[in-house]
Amino acid sequence: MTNEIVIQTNKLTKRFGDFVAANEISFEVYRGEIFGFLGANGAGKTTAMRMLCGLSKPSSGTATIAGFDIYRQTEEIKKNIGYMSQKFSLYEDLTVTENIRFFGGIYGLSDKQLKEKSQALINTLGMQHEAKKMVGSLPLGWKQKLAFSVAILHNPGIVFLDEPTGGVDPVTRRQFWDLIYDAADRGITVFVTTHYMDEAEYCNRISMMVDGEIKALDTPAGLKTKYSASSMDEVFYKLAREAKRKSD
Ligand SMILES: Nc1ncnc2c1ncn2[C@@H]1O[C@H](COP(=O)(O)OP(=O)(O)OP(=O)(O)O)[C@@H](O)[C@H]1O
Repeated sequence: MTNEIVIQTNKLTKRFGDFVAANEISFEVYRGEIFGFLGANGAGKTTAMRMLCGLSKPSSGTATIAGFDIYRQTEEIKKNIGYMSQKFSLYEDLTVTENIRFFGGIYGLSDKQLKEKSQALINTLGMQHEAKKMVGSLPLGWKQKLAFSVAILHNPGIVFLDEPTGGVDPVTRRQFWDLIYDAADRGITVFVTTHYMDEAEYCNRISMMVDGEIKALDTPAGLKTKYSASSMDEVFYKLAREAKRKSD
């Protein structure tokens, strides 16, 4: 992690009619940092992340992502980030190799780069025997590792992960996080939402969102001290129980 700021937001706000989904969010994230974005269901995490990825226009406030303005430079932002969501990431009816080449192509890699990178990736993930299998036939943990690797194939400055490890056990999650650490070591900033508190412990810093606002932001150790809690579970519980907003 360095002290170079790659995400900066200032009073970023999103309203849907009278409802304020994200309210005056301000924070910074550094190059190579693993930044956890936590909050109960409906807290406003996805709303905020969509604005940061240039997918949704803020109602007010400012932000820069990799130095680009989220109002005016959304195309540049999209080129400089990777994105993986639990809901959609890979095509189940394409093989492992086809998925890598398809998404690599979208990210603008040349045929030569695609060939080299797809082989290297398959080797790194130990998926030599699965390369020609449909992604739909793979275990969920493998799909998630592949989806993450594809999301950073073009070596983006920042990768956004929206609940990337939903539905798998702690050991599989831990393996996924080894890939996250590798990426962060290479200078890729990781912005991750999760509901798993074991994963929260793996982050450099965590922001906790409650009812559209950032209520706390610190290292896991700092948060535990501040809230006199022995675990991140306890910190989360103490903050989330203040929430008035009900999840959908
Ligand atoms: N397009 C929209 N129109 C109206 N309200 C919306 C819209 N999108 C989100 N909301 C509301 O904004 C609030 C925040 O939703 P958001 O999806 O950002 O929460 P979240 O923290 O990501 O929750 P989850 O963990 O369940 O994904 C919710 O109350 C949701 O109903």
